[in-house]
Amino acid sequence: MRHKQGLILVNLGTPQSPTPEGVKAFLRPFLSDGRVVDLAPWLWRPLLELVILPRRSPRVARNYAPIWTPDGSPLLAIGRRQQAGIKARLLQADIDLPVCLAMTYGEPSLATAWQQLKEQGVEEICLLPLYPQYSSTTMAPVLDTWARVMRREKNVPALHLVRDYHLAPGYIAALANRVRQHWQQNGQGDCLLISFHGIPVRYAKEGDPYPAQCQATANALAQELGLAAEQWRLSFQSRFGKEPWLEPYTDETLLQLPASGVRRLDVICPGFAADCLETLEEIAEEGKAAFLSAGGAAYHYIPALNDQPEHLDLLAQLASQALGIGKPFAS
Ligand SMILES: C=CC1=C(C)c2cc3[nH]c(cc4nc(cc5[nH]c(cc1n2)c(C)c5CCC(=O)O)C(CCC(=O)O)=C4C)c(C)c3C=C
Ligand SMILES: [Fe+2]
Ligand SMILES: [Fe+2]
Repeated sequence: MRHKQGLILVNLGTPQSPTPEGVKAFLRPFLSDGRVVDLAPWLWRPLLELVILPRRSPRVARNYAPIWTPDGSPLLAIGRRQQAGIKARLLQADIDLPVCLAMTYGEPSLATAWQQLKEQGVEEICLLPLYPQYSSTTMAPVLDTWARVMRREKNVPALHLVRDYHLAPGYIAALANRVRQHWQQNGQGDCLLISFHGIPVRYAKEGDPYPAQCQATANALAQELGLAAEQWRLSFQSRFGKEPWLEPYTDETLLQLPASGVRRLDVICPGFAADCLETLEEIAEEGKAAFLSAGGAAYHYIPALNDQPEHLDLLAQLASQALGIGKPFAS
């Protein structure tokens, strides 16, 4: 007999309010995860509690305030639209699947999502982390958190996991169409900067395949767009702490590009399935100010795939393939 199936979309986590307390409540569990910051707990915990959280939370709260929406943080608001959109697209294909949204850290939690699905009789789950590129700092904690939720469970459901989709044809096509649409509306810049969230270099040396997957996505996107080598760049953003992260750094690249002849720049962040602080504030605002201050003439941030129909089709397709329902979706 076939089990009743359910889908959980998972993203990182986000504050409940753009206040120092809201940011602190989000950052504490996130930055306490040894997958994210792998320093010895005896050293890191006091540093986190006494220095990082008190200093960082008010500053980051000020950054969230201007991008906050009536439905909460952009990551949550867009996540809710993705959840509803995927549910609707699956229904159009005659697939009546319960769809939940959960965060690895904070609310809405994976525990709550599982409780809701369990109450509907679900015994087979697809976890779809909204990270196109695998990283030990993002995708692996989804599994850790899921395993903790399951420790309280007598009847553990079957599990299908979308580990990554960095080269899925529908993903590359959706990114390329997003860029083309942007060019049609705004004109094409001299260069396309393809910026991914960074991780410490050390994690990559210890086996995290994330940088190779970012490179593969960027190559495939540039190829799909027919860009020559000098028409695009790859960089890594959102550095945290003192140790070396993946290079080239986005902030340094933005300051260098005008001197190398790039006057008009387009920027896309393919690693973010939904716009959030790291794209709307760091790239669209801070990045623009940096590029223009270094002599750039025009700067355009190309929004994430968010709840674009093509993106919803892709996510619905990834989930249905993982669950073995496998009906093709138009894209
Ligand atoms: C401390 C180290 C961090 C690692 C490693 C890291 C990896 C990583 N993060 C994302 C996606 C997101 N990160 C977001 C916010 C964010 N990330 C870090 C730190 C690390 N991230 C911090 C401290 C923060 C909070 C903001 C800040 O204090 O600067 C978000 C946005 C959440 C939101 O509410 O908008 C996302 C999404 C990826 C993809 C990744 C590695 C591949
Ligand atoms: Fe991050
Ligand atoms: Fe940041």
